Amino acid sequence: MKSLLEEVRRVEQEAELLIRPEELEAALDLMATEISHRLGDTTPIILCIMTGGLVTCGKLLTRLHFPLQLDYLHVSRYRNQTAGSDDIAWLGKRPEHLAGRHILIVDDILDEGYTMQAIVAFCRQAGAASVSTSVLLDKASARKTAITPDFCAFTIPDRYVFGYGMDYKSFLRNAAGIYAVSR
Ligand SMILES: O=P(O)(O)OC[C@H]1O[C@H](OP(=O)(O)OP(=O)(O)O)[C@H](O)[C@@H]1O
Ligand SMILES: Nc1nc2[nH]cnc2c(=O)[nH]1
Repeated sequence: MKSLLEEVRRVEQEAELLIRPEELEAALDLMATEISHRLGDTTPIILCIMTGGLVTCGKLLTRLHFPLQLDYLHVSRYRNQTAGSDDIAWLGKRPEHLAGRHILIVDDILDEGYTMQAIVAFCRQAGAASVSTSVLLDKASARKTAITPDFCAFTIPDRYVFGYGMDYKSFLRNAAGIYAVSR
């Protein structure tokens, strides 16, 4: 643990700030307006993807002023590492009562796309009336699947990022901006 903490401190010190907190807040305002226009009369279920989606989803929720319900799904493909594994671990309970409902999936980042692809498939199999996807960050140049987000705040370069819910080896989720790990 001691050497991991030393590594985390070094990564934090050497990281490059990509997006400032006030830019994130402004972008969430815009994203919330767009979501409200498109989904505001559908009484959607907002599906927060834990753990990384926690901050984005929480900050988005308080900007949505229409009837909605909140649920969550806990999946992990990176398992607190900086590269994804071949399989997605489904942790905890899976949401029920999705049949016939409009679903908005909210996550922090769309990278290679395998995680979102699997969650969209799960919602469709559960009989959702529609499935929309919303991410704070789109690492479009790293994509290995055909998925594109319906709502997205920023497109970022192919760098490993942390902050605003996103981790570096399970730490630094509490950083207020978006930081890229130094190369
Ligand atoms: O597009 P992909 O390459 O599949 O990666 C995107 C996923 O990776 C992260 O989750 P992670 O597995 O790290 O779990 P976490 O949310 O607990 O950090 C992130 O929160 C997305 O859900
Ligand atoms: N923390 C973090 N998780 C990810 N999951 C997929 N890409 C990333 C990334 O750049 N940072």
